[in-house]
Amino acid sequence: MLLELIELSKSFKSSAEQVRAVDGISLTVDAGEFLAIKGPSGCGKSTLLLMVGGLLSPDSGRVLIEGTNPYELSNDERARFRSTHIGFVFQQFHLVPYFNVLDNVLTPALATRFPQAKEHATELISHFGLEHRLHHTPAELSTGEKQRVALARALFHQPKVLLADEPTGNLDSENSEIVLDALSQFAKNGGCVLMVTHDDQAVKSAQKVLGIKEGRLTPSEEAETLMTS
Ligand SMILES: Nc1ncnc2c1ncn2[C@@H]1O[C@H](COP(=O)(O)OP(=O)(O)OP(=O)(O)O)[C@@H](O)[C@H]1O
Repeated sequence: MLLELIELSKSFKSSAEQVRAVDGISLTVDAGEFLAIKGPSGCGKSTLLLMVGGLLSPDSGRVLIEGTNPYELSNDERARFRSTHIGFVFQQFHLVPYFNVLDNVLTPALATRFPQAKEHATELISHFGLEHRLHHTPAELSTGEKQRVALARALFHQPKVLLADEPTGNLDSENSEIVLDALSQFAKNGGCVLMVTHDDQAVKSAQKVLGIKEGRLTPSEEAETLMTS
């Protein structure tokens, strides 16, 4: 089991009320699986993914990534664990604006000693067809190119777990297809992908689709209804 979530919950307190953003979610994703969770805005998708990625501590429940609970590690260990075991792809790319493409893809190497990091990063960049953009900054790239840089960075440490939050949200259909193909290929190569989205097209690439509503998973029949509503 590459990824296991057990009764994960998180609430936020605003001045007026307490919002239960994620409410007791349990699921597993195995090697070779691409799972999509689909739901409307505000239903808890990003909160869930941040907790899975070791970036937001849950109020209760457990996250196990290859058997390790990142929240049982020290801050430094958790940062290193995230960098080496989990790849992230976000809607907004989160590239470092003043780094060029090569240096952006190399950022995961900052926390670790990776032999021949530059050669490895260059290979990944070429894999995504961006060898002619090595020394460009993000501002000089198209949105599709930015997401391909983010993918290359996510794959730098050859993680087994790839987390994607609305990865096609800013992309046209051609670039969406490139990104979704890369996620599918990652699962085919033995990794696991957990993607959250509200995009009907994007979920078609996944092997399994669940719904999420008010912080709770809904069974797949309901997910079908959610998708067409
Ligand atoms: N830091 C926070 N402080 C207070 N409330 C928050 C915080 N983060 C999320 N929430 C609330 O938790 C709920 C779930 O938010 P979340 O961002 O996880 O939803 P989402 O499904 O990812 O939405 P979207 O698709 O619009 O990004 C929402 O009601 C949101 O307002």
